[in-house]
Amino acid sequence: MHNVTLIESESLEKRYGGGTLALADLTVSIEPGIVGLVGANGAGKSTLIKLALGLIAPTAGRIRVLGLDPLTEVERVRSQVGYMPEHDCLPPDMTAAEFVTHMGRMSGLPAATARERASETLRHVGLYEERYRAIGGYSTGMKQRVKLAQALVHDPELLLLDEPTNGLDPEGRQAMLGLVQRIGTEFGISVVVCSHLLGEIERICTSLVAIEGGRLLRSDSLSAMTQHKGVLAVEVDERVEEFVARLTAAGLDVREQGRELLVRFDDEKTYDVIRDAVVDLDLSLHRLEQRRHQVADLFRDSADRTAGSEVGDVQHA
Ligand SMILES: Nc1ncnc2c1ncn2[C@@H]1O[C@H](COP(=O)(O)OP(=O)(O)OP(=O)(O)O)[C@@H](O)[C@H]1O
Repeated sequence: MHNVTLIESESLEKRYGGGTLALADLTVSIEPGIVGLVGANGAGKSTLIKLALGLIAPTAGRIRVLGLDPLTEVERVRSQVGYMPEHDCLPPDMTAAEFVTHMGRMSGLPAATARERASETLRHVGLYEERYRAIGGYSTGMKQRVKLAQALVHDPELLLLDEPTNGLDPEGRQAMLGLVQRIGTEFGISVVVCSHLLGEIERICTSLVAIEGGRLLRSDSLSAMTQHKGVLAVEVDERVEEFVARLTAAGLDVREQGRELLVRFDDEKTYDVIRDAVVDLDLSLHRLEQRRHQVADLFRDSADRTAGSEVGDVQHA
């Protein structure tokens, strides 16, 4: 993989004709790897991808993809970036081989090379045997694979995938995620993959970028996100508010989740503070256990700190 920043934006804003502010003041730098772009439906993921491709123009700020300006360096962006759109855009009467060859030609490949690359790419996505059948007769899973193949045909440096597991059953989702992971690791192509399913996507990503309401919530590598020691799940049976106030006053980071309190665990002193509070308030402690820090918790933490925003709509697979 190359070391150039995949997508870089500065105070990026996109307001659509009807007045919807889809992205607001978004400054982010997405480094090479397999990057999950996560956020609830309507968060602005597709808008960011379309801006990166130059399909739409920002209303303020700037964006670069692989260091290129998508609005003025159109040809170079088209030859170096592959795009798999979210919705079905396939011609039902064409065969997969014809369509993928055509898309290769559109990205600048000579005819013979486009044909060869189309066969090769359809083999990679597991459609080699079926490549001379009309796409209209394909299952949803096969159509998703054709969309992936057309994005790969010109051997791009960067692949932008918009919800690639949409419409697939659990088995199909796993297969598609496996393919995406292989593209990133074996072919050395950087991938930015949009998803509203954080739990699903975090398994294959090297870093995550979370957006909510068009704003950046968090952007970090997976390893940095899971570096924290974890969280303690604590449960007491009464005077919960008093208990929370006491822990918070002692400097602990406490979040209520149903009957449980999730306390950020930094060092052994965290245990002491909890035990002292339990004794002083004469509470009975139902539970005190350490949990692995889940990526979803970290996003919720960020959301809590970002006034007025919630990442609660991001679903966990
Ligand atoms: N062409 C458009 N005209 C007007 N509003 C739009 C347009 N495209 C998107 N929007 C609005 O902009 C906001 C962001 O949409 P976007 O499609 O970028 O979100 P998303 O995170 O990709 O969600 P989804 O997965 O549902 O597409 C939404 O409120 C959406 O309704």
